[in-house]
Amino acid sequence: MLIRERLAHKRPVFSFEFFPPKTEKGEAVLWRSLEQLAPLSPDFVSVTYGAGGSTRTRTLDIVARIKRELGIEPMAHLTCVGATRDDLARTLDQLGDREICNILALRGDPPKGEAAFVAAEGGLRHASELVAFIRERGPFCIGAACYPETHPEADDSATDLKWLKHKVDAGVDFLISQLFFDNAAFHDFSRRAVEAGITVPILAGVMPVTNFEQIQRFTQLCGATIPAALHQRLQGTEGDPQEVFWTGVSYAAHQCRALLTPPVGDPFATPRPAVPGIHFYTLNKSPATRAIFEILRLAHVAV
Ligand SMILES: NC(=O)C1=CN([C@@H]2O[C@H](COP(=O)(O)OP(=O)(O)OC[C@H]3O[C@@H](n4cnc5c(N)ncnc54)[C@H](O)[C@@H]3O)[C@@H](O)[C@H]2O)C=CC1
Ligand SMILES: Nc1nc(=O)c2c([nH]1)NC[C@@H]1CN(c3ccc(C(=O)N[C@@H](CCC(=O)O)C(=O)O)cc3)CN21
Repeated sequence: MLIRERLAHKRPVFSFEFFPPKTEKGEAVLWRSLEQLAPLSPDFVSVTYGAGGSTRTRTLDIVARIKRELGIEPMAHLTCVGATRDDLARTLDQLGDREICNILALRGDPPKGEAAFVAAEGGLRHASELVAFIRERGPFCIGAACYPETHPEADDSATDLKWLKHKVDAGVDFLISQLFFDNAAFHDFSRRAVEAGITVPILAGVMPVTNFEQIQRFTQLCGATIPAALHQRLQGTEGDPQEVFWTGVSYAAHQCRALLTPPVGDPFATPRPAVPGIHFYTLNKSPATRAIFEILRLAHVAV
């Protein structure tokens, strides 16, 4: 199933993101989480593509096994990091051989310890180049990333949006947003994207906070803001993991409910449509995402 076709017939879509584990224990955790999340019938699940050579074939193996054994539609992430055009062409052949037809095309983060992204010799510089490269090589459905609060390397939000339009025009079928905690930032970005002529669906990227220190580190890196109200609540948990978990879950559930059911009937409110879908960054764990689905179902939000 091509994700763009699912988006044409069913909205909202729901998807879960996983990463290839580095240890055998991590491997067991991933498959247990996948089994526990499968009953929520996600429209697709995605697997990230690590910077290290070893996790690359793992992405391929994991997506193939998800398709074969769980019958869930997978999406493989693919990045330009450390890869020549020949490497990328080979990976695309391998994906084609395994009948994996959905790809998230990314430039990729600089390897750990390096500040800036440097294109590999004979490789690609921007995600837009990867999108065009994939388009030439097969009937893939292509997703790409976007940044409601602007990519940290971009000079300003207008420049970032200009390059996003350029990337979408290279052949992107849908976008997945960087994680965010402020729905207003996402709605504002979606509106600006439409005004810039971007018409593909933009899925909202949501990550339930389960560890305060970790999320502070990551949001600093990726440029997402933690709203004062959430920050205060998390500070109040004083490192109690159960309290952090329920704070993160309630916040994300509330965020999803608002994204899926925009208020109606207020003639003064800026109109904003319901999001076309939500992509959950699971970090290979299942309890938070399962709890959010339970809450949304109890609140009669269609998931
Ligand atoms: N592994 C994952 O699941 C995800 C990873 N990311 C990471 O976020 C980072 C960015 O990746 P992408 O968004 O795919 O990269 P991108 O190439 O679309 O954009 C990266 C930066 O370059 C600028 N840019 C884009 N095209 C340009 C052009 N033609 N000329 C000049 N500047 C241009 C953008 O404004 C942005 O600041 C990476 O570090 C990526 O790995 C983001 C989301 C998900
Ligand atoms: N720039 C960027 N790179 C990414 O790889 C990426 C994004 N953005 N945004 C969307 C998702 C979110 N991703 C994330 C988000 C958080 C952690 C994180 O906090 N990792 C923990 C370790 C997690 C674990 O092993 O349990 C850490 O402490 O860094 C990692 C990847 C991966 N994706």
